[in-house]
Amino acid sequence: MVYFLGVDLGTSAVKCILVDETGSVLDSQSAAYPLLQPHPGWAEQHPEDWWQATIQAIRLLMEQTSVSSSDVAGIGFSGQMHGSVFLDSKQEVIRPALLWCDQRTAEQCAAIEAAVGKDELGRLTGNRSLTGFTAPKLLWLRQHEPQYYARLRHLLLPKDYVRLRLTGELGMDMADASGTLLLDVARRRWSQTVAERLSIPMEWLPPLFESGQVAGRLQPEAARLTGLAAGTPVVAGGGDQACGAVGVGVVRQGIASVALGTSGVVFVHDDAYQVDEAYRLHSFCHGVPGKWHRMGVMLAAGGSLQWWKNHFAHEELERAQQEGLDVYELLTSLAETAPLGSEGLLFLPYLTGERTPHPDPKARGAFIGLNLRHGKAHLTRAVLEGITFGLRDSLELMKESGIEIKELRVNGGGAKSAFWRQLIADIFGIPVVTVNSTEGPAYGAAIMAASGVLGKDIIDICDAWIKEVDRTQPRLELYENYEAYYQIFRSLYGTLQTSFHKLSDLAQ
Ligand SMILES: Nc1ncnc2c1ncn2[C@@H]1O[C@H](COP(=O)(O)OP(=O)(O)O)[C@@H](O)[C@H]1O
Ligand SMILES: O=C(CO)[C@@H](O)[C@H](O)COP(=O)(O)O
Repeated sequence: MVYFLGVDLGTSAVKCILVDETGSVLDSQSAAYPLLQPHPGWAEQHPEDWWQATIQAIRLLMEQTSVSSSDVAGIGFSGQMHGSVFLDSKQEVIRPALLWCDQRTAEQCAAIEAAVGKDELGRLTGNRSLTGFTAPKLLWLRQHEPQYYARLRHLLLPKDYVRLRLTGELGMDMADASGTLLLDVARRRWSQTVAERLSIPMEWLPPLFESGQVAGRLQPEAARLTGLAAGTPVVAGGGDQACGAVGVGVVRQGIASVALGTSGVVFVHDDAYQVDEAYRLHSFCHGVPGKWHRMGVMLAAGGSLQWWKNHFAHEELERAQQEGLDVYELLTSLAETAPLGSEGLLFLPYLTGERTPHPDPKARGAFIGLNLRHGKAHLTRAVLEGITFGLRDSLELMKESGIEIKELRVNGGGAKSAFWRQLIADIFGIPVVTVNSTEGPAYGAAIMAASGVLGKDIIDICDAWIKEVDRTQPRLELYENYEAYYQIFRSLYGTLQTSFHKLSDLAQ
């Protein structure tokens, strides 16, 4: 039996899994690292922390499973997208990476649209200039830290840095590269025009690969540190959204995935390159070679629930600790005790600004409609409903683009909750399917490794490994009841936008 290692470099932790050649997961291990927030709206991490955590998690996984290193046939990577790893001529890290949820680059986004032209940028890259994307981070470095910019020679995304440490090779996959704003997404190659207009040297950009292509082999030192075998092939892998979608089998049109991680994403596969009118949805290369996808990204989905847990769930946190329970399960059970619509209460989940459908770093969160009857259960339910309404905004954009969705597959931490899966089915009016693979992006990364090493099509591996295990049907009456709440939710951002901006400026 041979095994494939899937590594998902998330925002809060790295998760590593070992999968056998029939698709069964042997074990998983994870290791966490801190998120640095040196100023309001900034989000950074030390690439060295990712490296140390990855070594630790792989080592532990190899020890716990007792799998022989020579039986690990390949390694695949998934990773948080858009983060900027700035390397000098010796491939050493210049400063901490700016992450996907960092909001400091509004000025640079405007500068990019002015330099390239908004329509031209959309035509060349398939996307708008958004604060989370990578190119604006480069411009920020040039403007604010010229001493570091002068040393810059290589640009990588988070997982590509860890792959570099393992293999000594620079590289990036098309799916993740799509989020840099430097890729010609339609043609799957770097956009020389965009790079030239932004004065970014093309030689700073790494070689591009399809997700299942072998991008390097494990070096002896990395093998010693991880407990793996030198020479093990490492495939390029993908951004975590493409890997998460592959991991639940979203490799054909008609099926969408909803990712409930720190961010929240509604994702559809496209057989051909497609863009939404005004680029309101992201158009990216998929992890399936020669295919694309569109997605809407909410910045604080699970992140909003995590905020609620950290600040307002002291009793649940204490109980979870004492009784060995999952604090999120306690919170979702509490939410279930409140009625639909949280008795007239809505939550806006724009805690770190927003991307889809409101690309606005100054958007803010809110509870609207509070009255004296509302208690913790109502507020907790409103948080979950508000996140789900926000995700429905992306679904509506997809419907407007003529995309037909018959089934949703949920992944990410929030997918564990049966209550949340039912909420999605009821608010979206579409069946939610759970599949046997619950490991999300790490599983997609393992599929990509198997594809590269065994020379098999990613779609064929998905068909062989991924099976439906549960189907949550939407309840029509509840869908109709939620509709009235959703229409009010939809109107609130526009009503509050000016106040959000003023409050955000006051808090700088
Ligand atoms: N049992 C659960 N019920 C509901 N939500 C959960 C549960 N477990 C985790 N979550 C949500 O999932 C989020 C973490 O998801 P994960 O996919 O691990 O995130 P990331 O990859 O961004 O680090 C948490 O912030 C929380 O909101
Ligand atoms: O910015 C995006 C996608 O465009 C995020 O999806 C990040 O890739 C990180 O997501 P998590 O998995 O940590 O929620």
